[in-house]
Amino acid sequence: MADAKCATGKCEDKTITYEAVKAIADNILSRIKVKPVIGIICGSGLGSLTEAITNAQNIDYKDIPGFPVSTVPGHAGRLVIGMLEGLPVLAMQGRFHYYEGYPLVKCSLPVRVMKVMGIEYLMVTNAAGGINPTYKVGDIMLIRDHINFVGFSGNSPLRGPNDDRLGPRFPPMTDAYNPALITRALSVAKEMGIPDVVKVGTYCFLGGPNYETIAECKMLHTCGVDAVGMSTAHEVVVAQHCGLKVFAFSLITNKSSLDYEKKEYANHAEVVAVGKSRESTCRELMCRMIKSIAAERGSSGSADCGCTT
Ligand SMILES: O=P(O)(O)O[C@H]1O[C@H](CO)[C@@H](O)[C@H]1O
Ligand SMILES: Nc1nc2[nH]cnc2c(=O)[nH]1
Repeated sequence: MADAKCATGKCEDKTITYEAVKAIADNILSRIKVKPVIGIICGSGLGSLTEAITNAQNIDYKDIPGFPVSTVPGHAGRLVIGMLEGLPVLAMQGRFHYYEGYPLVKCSLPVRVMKVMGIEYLMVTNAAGGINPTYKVGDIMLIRDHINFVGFSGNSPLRGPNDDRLGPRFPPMTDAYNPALITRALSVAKEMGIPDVVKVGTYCFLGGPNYETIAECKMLHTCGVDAVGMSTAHEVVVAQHCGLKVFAFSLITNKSSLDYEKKEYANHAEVVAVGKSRESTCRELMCRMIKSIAAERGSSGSADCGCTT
């Protein structure tokens, strides 16, 4: 079993070869009973999105050679594989963040592993601070686009030699968040009776791990950012590079301060607690989206959503 390692031994960003990605994909496939078509990444406090998965098999990240391990509270660090709304899925309970010390190529390695396993759709969730002053804690923002501040200076998971088997050298990022899936999610929000809670907006990826200053929040607001976090964009860049269809949403776990008279003090315990308090709504949205994809593909979704608590 090959470990994930630098192709040349000289790459600052530790380029991970196609062969190393394939070895991880084959290792997982050899241990599971279904061939997943949907990949799910659970954000901070949102690990229970996996609770609706039936016939679940769990694999701890530490038991997958070459896979990183989770170090952040609220990220359990395991794969959950099974059936959801009639489709085989692979969910990550725990993602990898740049601030944990991993290079971006390693943070987003699981997305490439999903692609090589045959997965077609990626559903990404995260906890984020609400920069848009109209957003409330507990709102769900469907991500229409992102601003990848970490990537502006070339810190990209795509940096280094490009292997065309994983995607093109210069991928476009237009429609990286599948517009049809966003439209469908807005209909789903109406069906669920939560159209006021569900927004559509722009996510901004900052490196963290500190939360933002008030001046930074004011700048992000001016730049058109609606929600800010420390994840997702690098995963979506890789997903778009390798041709996965992406649906993503942010749970607004805290409001960002735009005013020195109204200071907010973000903290991770609160972020995780808000995630837990909104888990059933987030899970239902996710399940209904998967059910609609199952229907489109002609797979037999269960008669009712079965995800409500
Ligand atoms: O993006 P997720 O993993 O949901 O987590 C968000 O919450 C943490 C900060 O509280 C950061 O890791 C930020 O990115
Ligand atoms: N950067 C950042 N990440 C978050 N994750 C959850 N809330 C926040 C926030 O306010 N800022």
